[in-house]
Amino acid sequence: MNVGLLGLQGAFLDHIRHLKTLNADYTIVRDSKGLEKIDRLIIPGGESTVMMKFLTLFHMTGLLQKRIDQGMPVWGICAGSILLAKKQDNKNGILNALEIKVQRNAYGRQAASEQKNIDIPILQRFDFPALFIRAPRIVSCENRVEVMARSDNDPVFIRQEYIMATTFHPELTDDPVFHEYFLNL
Ligand SMILES: NC(=O)CC[C@H](N)C(=O)O
Repeated sequence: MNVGLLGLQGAFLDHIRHLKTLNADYTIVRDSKGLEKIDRLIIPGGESTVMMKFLTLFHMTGLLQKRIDQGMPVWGICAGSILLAKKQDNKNGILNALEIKVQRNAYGRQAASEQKNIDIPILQRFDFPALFIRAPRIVSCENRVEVMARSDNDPVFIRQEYIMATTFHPELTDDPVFHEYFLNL
């Protein structure tokens, strides 16, 4: 299995140690050719506006949408979940893959970033240290979306069949459990 790490911008390198722990092969994806070689893709946290510009500049958006439509598993982290969303702040989303509406930077500025301990029964993790860094809020989810974990009642880990999203950054903890879950999607 070849896991793609979208490497246009943001926190993609932090995933590598977890993939290594799980003995998964990975490729850093920076163009359409890279998108063709992978079996699944991690869209990292970072700055969604910048990633969106690069996806457009490198003519990757259409192919990425197509691969997702055809069933390639994807995990969006924070900015990645914004890119995957169908609606973002009342506009149409970029990849239009996840049936959610998100509000960017809904919890405040960088300084308001924080760790919250959350329960994730499906992963058998309780009081998991979830790191929120200028996270989006998932404002609404349509029927196909399963909420796997919440923080203060907001969905923060969701899954829609083979697409998952976390509005926090599991790659910044030492626990590879989210990566393991993603590899089994
Ligand atoms: N940690 C993150 O990915 C931050 C997301 C960023 N605030 C955005 O709107 O794209």
